[in-house]
Amino acid sequence: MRVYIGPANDDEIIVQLVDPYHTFCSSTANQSDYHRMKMDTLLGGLDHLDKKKTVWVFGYGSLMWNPNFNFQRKLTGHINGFVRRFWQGNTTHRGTLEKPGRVATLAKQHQGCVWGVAFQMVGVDQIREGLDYLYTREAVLGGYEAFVTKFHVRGTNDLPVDVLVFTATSSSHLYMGPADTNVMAEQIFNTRGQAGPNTDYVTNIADYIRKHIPEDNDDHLFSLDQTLRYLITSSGNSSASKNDCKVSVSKTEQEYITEIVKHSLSMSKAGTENRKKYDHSVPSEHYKDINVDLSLNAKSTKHFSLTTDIVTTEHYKLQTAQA
Ligand SMILES: N[C@@H](CCC(=O)N[C@@H](CS)C(=O)NCC(=O)O)C(=O)O
Repeated sequence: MRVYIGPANDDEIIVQLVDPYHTFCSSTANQSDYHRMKMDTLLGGLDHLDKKKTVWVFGYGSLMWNPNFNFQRKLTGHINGFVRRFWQGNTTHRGTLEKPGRVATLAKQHQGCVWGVAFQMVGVDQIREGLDYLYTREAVLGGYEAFVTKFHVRGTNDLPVDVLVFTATSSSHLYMGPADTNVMAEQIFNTRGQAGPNTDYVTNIADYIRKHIPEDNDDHLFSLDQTLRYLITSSGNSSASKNDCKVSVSKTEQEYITEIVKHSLSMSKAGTENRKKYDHSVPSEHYKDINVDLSLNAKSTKHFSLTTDIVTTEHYKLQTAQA
């Protein structure tokens, strides 16, 4: 096991865990021993550092809205070469052994980009406390691994910062891998863990990104979020998540939209791609107008987006019988 602590570059520590995870785990030692050893070695390597040193940690999932460790400051920005994917299983915070949840991890992708938040810990005490917490939360409980990459701060041309990132690959015993959005949404909608519904986990990330990082157009995240909000609305199960749909479509609008969808379905008998823009004002005590943008395709899934005068635009995915 070797931990490389690079030269004190601009008062930052360049900490690289160079031990290849998979070679260690192929041995008889179990994973928590491995993580403890990694963390001890990493922290042990920090002892000689003076108080000025800092370590940056990048959050792209729950760390963004729930870091739960002490830090000096935080910056918004992105890392390159990856994409955010809900492919890591979870049996503690957001799932159980019987019904694992899905949480965010990173998948390598050429020219990929993941937006998030970098948290700066300063001084050996804050670093030790923070990394000890993160290794338990992320590595031991979450099955994540740490690596170092470059973080590009939003709105500056400064040199990128070296950040510690926690991610999970197929080498994790909790890894669930890719699945159709509807399949993932059903899995997520139907499980909860010690930290609450798995649905909240996804909608909290989507809400955070919409509010704080509008540059991030993560289709994987937002299509999952939209499908989950549709499940919440259509099941009327407000207990599934404390973040029920921000836009509750009243009966009037629901009937109205149903009429539009029926009309559109009748028009899509040819089954060809048929995009219709319906601009209608629907007087309602809640909304001044509703724009329903229907894109119909032969795959029997109908999308329509509901834009109201309220902040968010909600997209609904309507599964219908073969038109
Ligand atoms: N490493 C990712 C994901 C971290 C994450 O979401 N971890 C989960 C699973 S262990 C967690 O801590 N969840 C807390 C919660 O669900 O409230 C990040 O940088 O944000």
